[in-house]
Amino acid sequence: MGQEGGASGRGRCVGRLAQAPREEGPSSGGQFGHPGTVAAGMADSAETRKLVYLVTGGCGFLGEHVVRMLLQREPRLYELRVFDLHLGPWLEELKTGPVQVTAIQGDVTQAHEVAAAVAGAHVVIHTAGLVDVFGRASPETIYEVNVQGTKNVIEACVQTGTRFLVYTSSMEVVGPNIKGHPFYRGNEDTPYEAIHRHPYPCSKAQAERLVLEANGRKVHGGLSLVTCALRPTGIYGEGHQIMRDFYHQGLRLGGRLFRAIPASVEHSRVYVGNVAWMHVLVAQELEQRAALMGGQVYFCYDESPYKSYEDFNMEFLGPCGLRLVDTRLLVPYWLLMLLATLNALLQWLLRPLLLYAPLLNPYTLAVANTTFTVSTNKAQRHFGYKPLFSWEDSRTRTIRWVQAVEGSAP
Ligand SMILES: NC(=O)c1ccc[n+]([C@@H]2O[C@H](COP(=O)([O-])OP(=O)(O)OC[C@H]3O[C@@H](n4cnc5c(N)ncnc54)[C@H](O)[C@@H]3O)[C@@H](O)[C@H]2O)c1
Ligand SMILES: CC(C)CCC[C@@H](C)[C@H]1CC[C@H]2[C@@H]3[C@H](O)C=C4C[C@@H](O)CC[C@]4(C)[C@H]3CC[C@]12C
Repeated sequence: MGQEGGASGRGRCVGRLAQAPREEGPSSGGQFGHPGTVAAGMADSAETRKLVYLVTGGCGFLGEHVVRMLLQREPRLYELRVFDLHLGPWLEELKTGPVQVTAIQGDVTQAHEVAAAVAGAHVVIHTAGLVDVFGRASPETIYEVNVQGTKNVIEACVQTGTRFLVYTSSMEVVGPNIKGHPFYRGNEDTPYEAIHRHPYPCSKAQAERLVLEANGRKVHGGLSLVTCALRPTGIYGEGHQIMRDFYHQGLRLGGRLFRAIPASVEHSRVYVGNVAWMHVLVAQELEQRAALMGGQVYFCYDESPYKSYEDFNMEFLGPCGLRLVDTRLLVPYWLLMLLATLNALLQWLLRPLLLYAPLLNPYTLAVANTTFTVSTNKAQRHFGYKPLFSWEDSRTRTIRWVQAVEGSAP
């Protein structure tokens, strides 16, 4: 797909018709089992443990689930390197198992730190990024981390001979676009005018393009780099900070949240455990299916229902005691836009003094108010992906997490 932004990422990201590379190779269904089970079927013995993985952003919301999923589902793992700006204390508990877990405190914007972490790795799963649509970081910083950081990862793979790179992209590479066009039950090949102006989607689109274009480059040693990009929609699950923010907001408002978005505006959401599983499965299959998977993008999906962002959150916050009050008649969209604009103005005025970054701003309101739903099975056709966690299981796990972290368990 085409996305050109200004060199700094500040420029307007002008897109073309967003289409993923046309699918190549045979699309086949039943011949794939859960390829992960093939690896899992191997005897868990020392001689099978020979792979070195690096997970950048491994202490983040998604990254931690990827780290834990690798330890559970990749029996060939010899060393797991967890690279992050901020290392989590929970990493210590992982160091008692058969896999060598190496915590690396580092910055993806520093090429030498990335090269040192990548050297000797067989696979890199690059999740590190600044997920900022609230104005917390400057456009320059978002570009530095998300684009330059990704360039550093790619170049480190080329220089050190690492052949397999899985990149965590985002649905926002596609949309919603600045015109508010809905993306309704779309897939990786659905034509859509991907035009962005916000630094975050611009940076993700530029980084994804760099990763896909790097597919096939010769790495040190003469073999080819094999890359692919995964596009999660809104991820939810244990560790989702925004869900926690909504819960706290509801508690402050006497157990109520006020609907701002019509229930008819549907979003695709995906459980973090299934996103982690897709990352692990892609990494396991990328070598055998390089011709089919190399340079491809895959939406992350599971059985989570299509709902408005607020209604979906209530699947978890309702059982935790909150209720959603329909105030759309009281708070028309124009008033919401005014409030969002005032928030953006306040953020700008207060920036020299303090960081004011509320959930509601013109960008988040526009995204929340635009239907974006995905319907695809490309990941299943290409590498046998099936969700590891059902909707019921994903919902129960998320509810338990909200209840546990907020002490609201019955
Ligand atoms: N959360 C979602 O709904 C969602 C949806 C689609 C895609 N994604 C993508 O998934 C990835 C992970 O997102 P997340 O929600 O887990 O965010 P997160 O902020 O929880 O995790 C990002 C991790 O990257 C690390 N990081 C940030 N800057 C770094 C730097 N300069 N050097 C090294 N590490 C750095 C952070 O410390 C953090 O641990 C991101 O690339 C994001 O764009 C997230
Ligand atoms: C009316 C407002 C208060 C509603 C606010 C909701 C808002 C914070 C939510 C709505 C949609 C959410 C984004 C969407 O799930 C997809 C992504 C892409 C992913 O790469 C990063 C997170 C992000 C931007 C979600 C952020 C929170 C949003 C904007």
